[in-house]
Amino acid sequence: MKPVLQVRDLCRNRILHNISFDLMPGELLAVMGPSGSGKSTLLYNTAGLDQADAGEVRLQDTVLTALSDDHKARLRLEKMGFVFQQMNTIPGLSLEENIVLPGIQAQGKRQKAKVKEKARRLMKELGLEGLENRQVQQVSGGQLQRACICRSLINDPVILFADEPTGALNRQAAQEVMDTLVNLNRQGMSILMVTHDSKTASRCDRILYLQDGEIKDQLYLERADADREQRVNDWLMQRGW
Ligand SMILES: Nc1ncnc2c1ncn2[C@@H]1O[C@H](COP(=O)(O)OP(=O)(O)OP(=O)(O)O)[C@@H](O)[C@H]1O
Repeated sequence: MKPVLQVRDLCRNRILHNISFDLMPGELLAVMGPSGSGKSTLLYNTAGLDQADAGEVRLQDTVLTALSDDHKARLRLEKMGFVFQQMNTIPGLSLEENIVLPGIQAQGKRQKAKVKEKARRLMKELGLEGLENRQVQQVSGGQLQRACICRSLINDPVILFADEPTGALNRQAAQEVMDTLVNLNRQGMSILMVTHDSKTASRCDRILYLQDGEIKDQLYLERADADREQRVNDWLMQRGW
């Protein structure tokens, strides 16, 4: 099986040093590490949101690091989904309008009916039916983050990038959002996620441990392992977490 994402010797001025890893199709991969270790920078550089100084990122058959900024932006719109802690929704627009927006951007106004139908289907799947016309400030944090996940899926991406997707949420909402991401992953979505939270990370297939801009270690987790949260906590503790 070919990786969906291949990162080789990625460097970012004094922040990232020769980062290499693969993300396999259908893998849920977490990046953990101390504050300031470069986790977000790694995510942004991998997605081409920031210009790496050296190294290569390949998304399926496309070498992302060789593309112009415009090309990268198009690829992000069509092939990548993003879920951030600060949700970047547009106030004054309904949940549905927020979700539809990148769909129209990618597919054109003529496809509006199709995109709308897709948005409604996603909202239903993610438990947001009936909230289509709510303004972003009229829903809970968990509902809003799930709407952001719908938005990230509107163009059928091949990969999701998530930066602290549960970071701004209370425990219950965090669990709902993580359930949603795990569900998507079980349906085949490849996900690269930065998190501080060991409970969140313990639901992933693998964890990379980043320190001083280098991948120092990784931990594989079995889906059937009932003690995975404990394993993650022990592993983190051994690394001085
Ligand atoms: N645009 C930037 N310009 C210069 N330095 C930056 C920039 N963004 C981040 N840094 C620095 O790079 C280092 C890594 O930051 P980054 O946000 O990637 O770490 P992180 O591991 O995600 O941290 P946290 O867990 O606190 O979010 C930090 O020292 C930070 O101050």
